[in-house]
Amino acid sequence: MKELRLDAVSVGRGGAPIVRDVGLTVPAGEVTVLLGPNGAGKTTLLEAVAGVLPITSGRLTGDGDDIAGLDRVRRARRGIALVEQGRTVFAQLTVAENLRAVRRGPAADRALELFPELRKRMDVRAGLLSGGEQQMVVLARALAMSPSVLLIDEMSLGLAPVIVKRLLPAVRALADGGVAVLLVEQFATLALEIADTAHVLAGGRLTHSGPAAPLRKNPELLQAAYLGT
Ligand SMILES: Nc1ncnc2c1ncn2[C@@H]1O[C@H](COP(=O)(O)OP(=O)(O)OP(=O)(O)O)[C@@H](O)[C@H]1O
Repeated sequence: MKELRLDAVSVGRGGAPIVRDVGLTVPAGEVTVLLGPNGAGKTTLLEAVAGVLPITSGRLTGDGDDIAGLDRVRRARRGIALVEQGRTVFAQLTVAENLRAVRRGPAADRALELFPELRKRMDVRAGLLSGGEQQMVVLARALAMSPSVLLIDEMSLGLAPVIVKRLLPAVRALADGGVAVLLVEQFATLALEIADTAHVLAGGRLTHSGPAAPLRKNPELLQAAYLGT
């Protein structure tokens, strides 16, 4: 898939509207960052793209084809991978088993090239790794599926900025390799450093969309978007 596209997408939870009228594109080879305050609806939007939640209106397309009608498994087969919030490693399995649980072969090996430090940890139980290493396993596992669209939900939750600074360049490298990345990230400044395009979601609506560079240089602009002004 070369481009994921949302047109006027709305999503609800339990009948309550959460995300309204969101339009954005996620092109291959780019990092598109989705920023916004807690409770803005970022997770809700990613889950709707991955097929965890249905959209209530709007259009969701991949290279022009409707994907809103596909269930989660079919979307995964179309190349859409979701890295969920909260570092979901199989704690009792070793790093090698965590990766093999998804797929063996060249894609899994390539995933490891991104995080060479994991090679020394292959026989360690994933539950014993540091938070940053666990997040590397989660990312490597998603990559082993060779996704064309990667949706990443707050991978830095609970991690120190120094570790986030190690992980984000790997995300950039993935995009440079041709993946379309949609990144939800609480460390806005760090995320903007690797992003091409930025969207800010506040109160369920997009309050800013544009290239990442101006937001990087102008924190007031970012702040205004967070406040929805
Ligand atoms: N399972 C759920 N059932 C009902 N409402 C929910 C559920 N999960 C989240 N919400 C509500 O949906 C709204 C959006 O939440 P969401 O998690 O999508 O926001 P977010 O921008 O990802 O925030 P955060 O950064 O805190 O994760 C919030 O008001 C939240 O209370």
